[in-house]
Amino acid sequence: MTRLTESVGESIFPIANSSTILETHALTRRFGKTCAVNNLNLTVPAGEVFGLLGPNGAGKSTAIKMLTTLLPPSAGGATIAGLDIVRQAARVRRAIGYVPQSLSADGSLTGYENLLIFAKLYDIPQKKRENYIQELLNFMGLQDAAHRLVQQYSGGMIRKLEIAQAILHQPLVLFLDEPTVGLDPLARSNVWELVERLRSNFGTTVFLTTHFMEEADVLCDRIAIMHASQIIVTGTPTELKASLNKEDATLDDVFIHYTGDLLASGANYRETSRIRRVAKRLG
Ligand SMILES: Nc1ncnc2c1ncn2[C@@H]1O[C@H](COP(=O)(O)OP(=O)(O)OP(=O)(O)O)[C@@H](O)[C@H]1O
Repeated sequence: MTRLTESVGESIFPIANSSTILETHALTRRFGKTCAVNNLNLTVPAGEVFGLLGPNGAGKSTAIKMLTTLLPPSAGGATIAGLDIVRQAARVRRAIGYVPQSLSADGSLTGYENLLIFAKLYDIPQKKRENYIQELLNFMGLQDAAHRLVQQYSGGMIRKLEIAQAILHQPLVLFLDEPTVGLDPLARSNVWELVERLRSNFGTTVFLTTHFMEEADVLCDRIAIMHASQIIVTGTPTELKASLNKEDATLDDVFIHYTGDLLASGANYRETSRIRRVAKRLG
């Protein structure tokens, strides 16, 4: 694999260089007659926080599942760190971290035990495991809760643990699917601060989806708005707001402008039920 990282003092994290780290070429996924992602063309430079926004059912999760090698494309393709997501899927998985919407931490284990399992899964040498885990627990502010069962954690703590699990192997790109859904405002701003620190301290590229426009505005260097399986517009939050030619335009205005009537384009029963389940377990 092309080496895009270098050590930062004693840190376990990589620093990525400024070249393109993620690229999609007409990436497409169909489910029967439904085209969930249609002809997606994206370029993400290393170190960027990139936000994929869109109403329920727009195709964001399907795009992330393809990029994380969990779902094969129907057509087109993508590379991450120069690696093909289909032909070099195993190597792509070593280069990325993924925090799905659904629960990825085991409530019947402690935070430490969850991290230990991931350290073993990622083949982190036994000698290094303890250091890596302790460093991450400190970075996340979870050191005092390390030996408590995760079922006693708050939603915000679970999210932090899930992010810790996903970055234990020092990924170049971290995928976060709706990282703050179901969290209260304080926990949400803790996650925002964490993403900022990941980027600014370690240069981790972050690819996230969110429904929260404020979150996208605060966190993302660039945003793509997706609607009905296609990218409608891409730009920095400032560029997108300026594109409306409206004084004091917000990202909410931008979202409504490009995706139309939110109520009409909202989730169907299955999607609404899934989102509420996620919100409930983190809430
Ligand atoms: N496994 C599947 N089988 C059939 N259709 C699917 C499947 N997964 C997703 N879809 C459909 O593909 C479209 C895009 O779904 P997707 O979950 O990617 O959207 P999303 O933008 O992530 O929505 P949300 O914000 O609700 O997570 C929807 O019409 C959805 O019903």
